[in-house]
Amino acid sequence: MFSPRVVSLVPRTGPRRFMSTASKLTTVEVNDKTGIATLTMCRPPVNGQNLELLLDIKSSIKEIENDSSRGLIITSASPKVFCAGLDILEMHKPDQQRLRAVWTELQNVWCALYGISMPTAAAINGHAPAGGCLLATACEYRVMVPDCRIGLNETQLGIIAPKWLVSGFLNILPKRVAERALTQSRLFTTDEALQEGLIDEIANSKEEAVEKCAAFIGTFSKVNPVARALTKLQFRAENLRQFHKEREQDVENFLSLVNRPEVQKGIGAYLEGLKKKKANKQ
Ligand SMILES: CCCCCCCCCCC/C=C/C(=O)SCCNC(=O)CCNC(=O)[C@H](O)C(C)(C)COP(=O)(O)OP(=O)(O)OC[C@H]1O[C@@H](n2cnc3c(N)ncnc32)[C@H](O)[C@@H]1OP(=O)(O)O
Repeated sequence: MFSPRVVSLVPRTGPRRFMSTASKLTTVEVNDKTGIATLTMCRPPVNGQNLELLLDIKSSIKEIENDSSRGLIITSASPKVFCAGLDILEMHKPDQQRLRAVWTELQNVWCALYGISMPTAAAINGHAPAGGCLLATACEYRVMVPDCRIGLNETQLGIIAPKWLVSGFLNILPKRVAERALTQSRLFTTDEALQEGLIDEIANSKEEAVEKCAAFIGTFSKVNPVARALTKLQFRAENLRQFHKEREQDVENFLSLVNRPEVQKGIGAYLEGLKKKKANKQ
């Protein structure tokens, strides 16, 4: 199911690149000058988080952590979408074992990204609903391109985002704004996201977004890295502790919720809506 990773190191002059995985659902490139690693999600068309993509993201994060990079930037190879969230096909008429694995791996990815000690930033080069927003809000800094949307729209699908999934969102937004956004399934435009503080900057292109993320990470160059890391983790420890306490029950909650007939009906209708949208475009 998940093949062992092939790591190929290219010369240490100029940017160093290692292709993360044999399946190439993510790539990792480390800039030799800055020591910053860029993790790019490459599952066309929309980086739908299926089991394989989630496993790949997790492995890439661990690889970056073990390589002691100076920072991590997450972005997407898709021109219009950062990440469309969970692959809805994984939740529709699901294989139970796979569904369990998908949710467990989403938890693992969040935990790895939210809890990593090095500086992190998201270059959000396209739409970032649901699981896409989860990745972005697990990072410390967000730069987004214009005319896109970001937010947690789970209620639209009849599902409820659990506490750990909302914690990154709550780190950034005032509770009142977060509550309203979640209950309304609000997807913020780039401008609204900046205004509310959900993102930190706007960039005109993916390249500029990556540069701005690198500049943010660069601001820590004169800060003691151990003190920085411990301070970050101190801020995040309570959310992580709560998550670990509840993670097994959370998997059971997810399975029972997704398997409910009315939720299956809702997910089916949502998928139909996405297909109709495509038909209308043609
Ligand atoms: C306390 C209780 C605890 C209970 C526990 C339960 C908790 C559950 C919480 C679940 C948390 C996470 C949930 C999710 O992530 S659900 C996924 C939500 N994602 C979305 O709603 C996004 C849907 N997609 C879009 O809005 C658009 O596609 C998008 C804006 C991303 C891009 O638009 P664009 O116009 O560029 O592209 P298309 O819409 O034409 O899409 C292209 C093709 O991609 C398919 N697609 C899109 N999104 C998904 C997806 N998420 N999964 C699978 N497939 C997707 C789309 O159908 C098109 O396919 P075709 O080309 O084949 O038609």
